[in-house]
Amino acid sequence: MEKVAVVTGSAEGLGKGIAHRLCKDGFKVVVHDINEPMLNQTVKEFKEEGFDVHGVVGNVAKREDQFNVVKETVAHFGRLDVFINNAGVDAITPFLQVEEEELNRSFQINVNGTVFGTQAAAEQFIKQETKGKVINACSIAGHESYEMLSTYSATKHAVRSFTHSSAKELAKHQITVNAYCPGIAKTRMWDRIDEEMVKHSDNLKPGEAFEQYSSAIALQRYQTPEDVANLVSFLASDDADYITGQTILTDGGLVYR
Ligand SMILES: NC(=O)c1ccc[n+]([C@@H]2O[C@H](COP(=O)([O-])OP(=O)(O)OC[C@H]3O[C@@H](n4cnc5c(N)ncnc54)[C@H](O)[C@@H]3O)[C@@H](O)[C@H]2O)c1
Ligand SMILES: CC(=O)[C@H](C)O
Repeated sequence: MEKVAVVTGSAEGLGKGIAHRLCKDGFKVVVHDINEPMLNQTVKEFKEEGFDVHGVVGNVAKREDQFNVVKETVAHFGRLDVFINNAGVDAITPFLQVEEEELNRSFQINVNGTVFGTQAAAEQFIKQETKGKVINACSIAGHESYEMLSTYSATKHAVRSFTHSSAKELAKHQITVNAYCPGIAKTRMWDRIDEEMVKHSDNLKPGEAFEQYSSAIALQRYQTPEDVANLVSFLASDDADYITGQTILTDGGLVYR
């Protein structure tokens, strides 16, 4: 029986890399995103490669959208086995200038979205009476707190905490909850982080913030979506059945915990 996975925020970036890898691993995959044109393009590309995918538009910050993506998944593929709370947004602001709007948007997407996604997936796993896996996007910023990234780091610390507590509560249903914690990956998220860090600095030129952060990586290269997908592929597999409540760093040697 082919397993079914949902990857939120998978029209581009790390989510797209994860969705692609799960397709190669033999999953039927729901590709999900708030950006409909980009989602349609990604679904088209995956179908051209012969993968069994279905696109669902949604905003993870809305509880009803998160329950809807599970409903549509079951309507289309008949079941759900793995739910990946990947969608997330950055926020780059000096701490003294952080405003209510940034806090609300970041927490609504990164934290509320993860909570709603986990609730929706767990409800379906319990209804199916099957084991299930929830896998969350955390970050090095869920283990370490960075300057200019105070709001973002706080959201990722919250994701780490919810990974622990939901894992404890859901274990009796044979549902595992884990998280991947990437380091510095060159997606559009880091293009924006670099751009904003340069704006707020007197001496950084475009590309230099990314270079500075990347230069601290022990393995001496920045991360690719494939690096992240390698860990997620394992966490989504039966080989990870006995692992729960873990927030695993994949950062090339940057944060040591
Ligand atoms: N890029 C990195 O270096 C890095 C490092 C650590 C953790 N992460 C985390 O990995 C995840 C993916 O990051 P990325 O670099 O691919 O980001 P990205 O910005 O490149 O891509 C994010 C995707 O999520 C979608 N999205 C944004 N808000 C959404 C919403 N409300 N509902 C549904 N979809 C939404 C976007 O349209 C986009 O397709 C995020 O949670 C991020 O915090 C990234
Ligand atoms: C974007 C992210 O989570 C780290 C700081 O690279």
